[in-house]
Amino acid sequence: MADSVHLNRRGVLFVLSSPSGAGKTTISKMMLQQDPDIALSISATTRPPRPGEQNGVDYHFVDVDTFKQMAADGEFLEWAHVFGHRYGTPRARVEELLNAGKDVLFDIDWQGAQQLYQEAGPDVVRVFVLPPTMDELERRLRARNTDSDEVIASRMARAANEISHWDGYDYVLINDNVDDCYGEVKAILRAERLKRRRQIGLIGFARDLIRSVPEADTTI
Ligand SMILES: Nc1nc2c(ncn2[C@@H]2O[C@H](COP(=O)(O)OP(=O)(O)O)[C@@H](O)[C@H]2O)c(=O)[nH]1
Ligand SMILES: Nc1ncnc2c1ncn2[C@@H]1O[C@H](COP(=O)(O)OP(=O)(O)O)[C@@H](O)[C@H]1O
Repeated sequence: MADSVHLNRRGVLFVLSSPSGAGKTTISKMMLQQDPDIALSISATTRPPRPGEQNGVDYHFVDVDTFKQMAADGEFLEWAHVFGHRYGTPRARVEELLNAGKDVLFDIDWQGAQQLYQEAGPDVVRVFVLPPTMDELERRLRARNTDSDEVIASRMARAANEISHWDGYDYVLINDNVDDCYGEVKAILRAERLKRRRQIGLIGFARDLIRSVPEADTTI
């Protein structure tokens, strides 16, 4: 039996965006737990940690001066103001992960998705997650039990604006049942990994297949 064939491929930069509370963190965690080939880009943020969030795991929690210095030093692939705080994607980790042959997951907003696309073009896959209804969105924000009424109100007020950017994405999913939605996300990632342009070794592999036939007619 022949050895199994393994072709290197270009990493996928997988962006998940949604209005706050629609479920992107839940879906991200499912992906990271179940798929060893994708790792999270850990953003830096000036917002305070929520209960249960760990520095260096969920975010790098930094003060405004540190964030500004990081931005001035070119440490971010992209950054943006969201909900009155700064959020940015550190470049170094993304490069390390891609060099190690991993795909990278980004939980970033539409501004980040746009900037990342400008930097990395077709390596980026942009997925937008919608809630089934706005009432359900608010229910989820309350059920999460992490934000004050005031913060929830401001997130709901921003939700319509966030949703209005849905058409800047490659895929738009409705997160009604979370397992169904996760299944859709997995299908997208699988298909994107299989895309021809990501299979770096494919040209040589196909050429060698053709050359291995002594009488091959390659003029057709
Ligand atoms: N542009 C950009 N957006 C980010 C980054 N990190 C997080 N965000 C977005 O900032 C928004 C607020 O995130 P967060 O405060 O964790 O609340 P969440 O909406 O409940 O996840 C979400 O839309 C995130 O996707 C980043 O590095 N860059
Ligand atoms: N399909 C779903 N049905 C019901 N609750 C959900 C669903 N998806 C996520 N949730 C819950 O909604 C809340 C907000 O989800 P979260 O993943 O934190 O959203 P986001 O990261 O988009 O702000 C969490 O308490 C989560 O458990």
